[in-house]
Amino acid sequence: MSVDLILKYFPDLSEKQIQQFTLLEDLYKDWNEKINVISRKDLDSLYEKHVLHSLGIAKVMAFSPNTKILDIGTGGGFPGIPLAILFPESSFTLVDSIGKKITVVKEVAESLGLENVVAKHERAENIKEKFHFVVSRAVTQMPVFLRWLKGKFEKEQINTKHNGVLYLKGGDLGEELQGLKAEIFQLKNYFDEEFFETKKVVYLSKGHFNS
Ligand SMILES: C[S@@+](CC[C@H](N)C(=O)[O-])C[C@H]1O[C@@H](n2cnc3c(N)ncnc32)[C@H](O)[C@@H]1O
Repeated sequence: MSVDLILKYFPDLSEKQIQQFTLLEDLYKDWNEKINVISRKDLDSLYEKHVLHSLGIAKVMAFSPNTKILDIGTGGGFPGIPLAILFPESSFTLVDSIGKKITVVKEVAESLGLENVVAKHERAENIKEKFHFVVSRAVTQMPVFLRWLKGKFEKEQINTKHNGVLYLKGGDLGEELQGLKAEIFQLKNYFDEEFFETKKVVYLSKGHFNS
């Protein structure tokens, strides 16, 4: 599997973006040998399970220029790095509480020449800046996650959707989202691969969780 998979669903990429997406494979292979950020099994399907999955958020929301986005618990840079390649005019802050993961994110962003990425070794709870959107994948249960977001949103809306959270989730969401007005987007509606059969993007506008 290769960058062709990304082009299948995002055919309008610039040469620069194609080059950046192409570079990801070697960069993550190299870094993963030094610091394990992606399971060995998943590394073989990097473009499907990490890159395209991250870009599922882009199918739900095309960020306007100057949108500020926070990726909480980014690990090795997902979903933040693929989104930063796709939206070079938006700015991305990628945070993780584990320093060595942020080392990888910084190195990958620098190797790609991504000028719209800031990576911080910090717990989400301690981030003081404000953002239009918060993105995330596989970090914690939604009620805990939402508690971390207090005071983190900009007031002004510059996108087609109200500022809020776009969270990549799999499986059954019933209990976790009880009492919340979430909009759920099925990734199988955008991507044919079996991996996406149960995968979703959960959108919650900030007004719905009192932030
Ligand atoms: C399962 S990994 C997911 C990594 C990445 N989002 C992905 O999908 O590949 C969860 C990550 O969340 C980070 N994390 C957990 N609690 C956090 C917190 N309070 N603030 C920042 N990062 C946190 C962990 O260090 C870990 O790297």
